[in-house]
Amino acid sequence: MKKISLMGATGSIGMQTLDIIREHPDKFQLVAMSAGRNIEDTRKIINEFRPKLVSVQSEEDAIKIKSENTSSMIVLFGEEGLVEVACQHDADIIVNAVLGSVGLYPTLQAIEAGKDIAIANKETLVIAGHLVMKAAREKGVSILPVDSEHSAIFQCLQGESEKNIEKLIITASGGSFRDRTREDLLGVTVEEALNHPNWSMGAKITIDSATMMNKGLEVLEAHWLFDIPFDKINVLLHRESIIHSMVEFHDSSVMAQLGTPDMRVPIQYALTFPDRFPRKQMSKLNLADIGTLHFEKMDYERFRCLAFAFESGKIGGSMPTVLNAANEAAVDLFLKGKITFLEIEDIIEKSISKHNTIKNPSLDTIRQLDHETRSSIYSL
Ligand SMILES: NC(=O)C1=CN([C@@H]2O[C@H](COP(=O)(O)OP(=O)(O)OC[C@H]3O[C@@H](n4cnc5c(N)ncnc54)[C@H](OP(=O)(O)O)[C@@H]3O)[C@@H](O)[C@H]2O)C=CC1
Ligand SMILES: CC(=O)[C@@H](O)[C@H](O)COP(=O)(O)O
Ligand SMILES: [Mn+2]
Repeated sequence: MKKISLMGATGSIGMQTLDIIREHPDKFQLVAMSAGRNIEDTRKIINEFRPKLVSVQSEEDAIKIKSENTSSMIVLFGEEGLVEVACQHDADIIVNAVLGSVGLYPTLQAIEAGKDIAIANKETLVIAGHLVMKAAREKGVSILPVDSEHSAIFQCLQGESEKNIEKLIITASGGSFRDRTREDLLGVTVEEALNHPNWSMGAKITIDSATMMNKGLEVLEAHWLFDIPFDKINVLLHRESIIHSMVEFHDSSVMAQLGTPDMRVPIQYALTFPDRFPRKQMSKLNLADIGTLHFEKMDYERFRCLAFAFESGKIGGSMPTVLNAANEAAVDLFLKGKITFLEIEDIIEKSISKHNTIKNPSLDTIRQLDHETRSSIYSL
């Protein structure tokens, strides 16, 4: 029985992780969970899975949840609560499915506590990949990718030596606006942007996918997870999201991982690695039905956020922290109807162009810069 501590249980990845636990009750147990503000779903998860430890975002919600449950269930809140979930002493593995840079500190604490981590929370690797991977190496902790592209690369690399990699080829669906020109983007609505062609995901990542920042964040995520320089990471437009990513080796052989677009596959793989469990409710890939797969060269002028991410990654140091914080704030403002879709790019461009990079930033520096960048955008 593998004991799981799940950060971000009420989100898209969190709920699909619960599907996996539900499907294999003899293999997995939920021992701890965190949520943000979705208290209704938190109650449902508690009733079904009976975790020993629950953390929510606010003290007020923690008091409510505590009053409704047995005294043996521990209920915490805020960052301290997240850290407790991340370090739950009973847990064999932590699933980090929280959204955004809030995931960084608990991740570092989990590593310090010697916990293996299945990581969906890509923003943590983007802003502090150097700290996370160094700490994981020193502690002998595994960082298992959940993001579909990184799971694909990880699967392609099994039995292979990283020294033989020629390049990584990360596939991108193109997002909700892939068939629109930049002029067509002028009046797009939040609702249109949230209409991803292939995947059902949380709101923020769906907008990131439409701006192509999601792919930019994934380039940085791949750089840290697989220790690969940016000039060996390529992005390829692939409309169907059937090939989840590829690895080209020096001998020109290319390995790919394929499957229907369903995040439960990479989530389960991270939980069972190096084993694989059968899936009962899975729609199988039928290539004869699909017939044709499409590929296109990436256009970096059309998708400027991807260019910003590559530039920030190559500059390194504190630049990716600013890129990410600006993106998180701008996407939030877009989702709230306060800025237009194209203003997301403008805000990010301004933030990174005025930032003076700090080399090898510490955790404190990263947290401070994250806070300052957001504050300056919200106060505009
Ligand atoms: N969805 C997907 O298919 C994929 C997602 N990812 C990555 O996984 C991560 C999660 O994405 P997704 O599941 O879509 O996001 P969601 O928005 O659906 O879920 C986010 C989760 O984080 C919680 N949360 C948000 N802010 C806070 C906070 N300040 N403190 C504590 N908890 C918080 C939310 O709580 P609540 O809802 O209760 O407020 C929710 O449980 C992201 O980094 C994303 O890029 C990667 C690949 C695919
Ligand atoms: C499911 C997943 O991993 C997402 O990150 C997905 O990749 C988004 O799709 P695109 O960014 O390719 O549109
Ligand atoms: Mn992805």
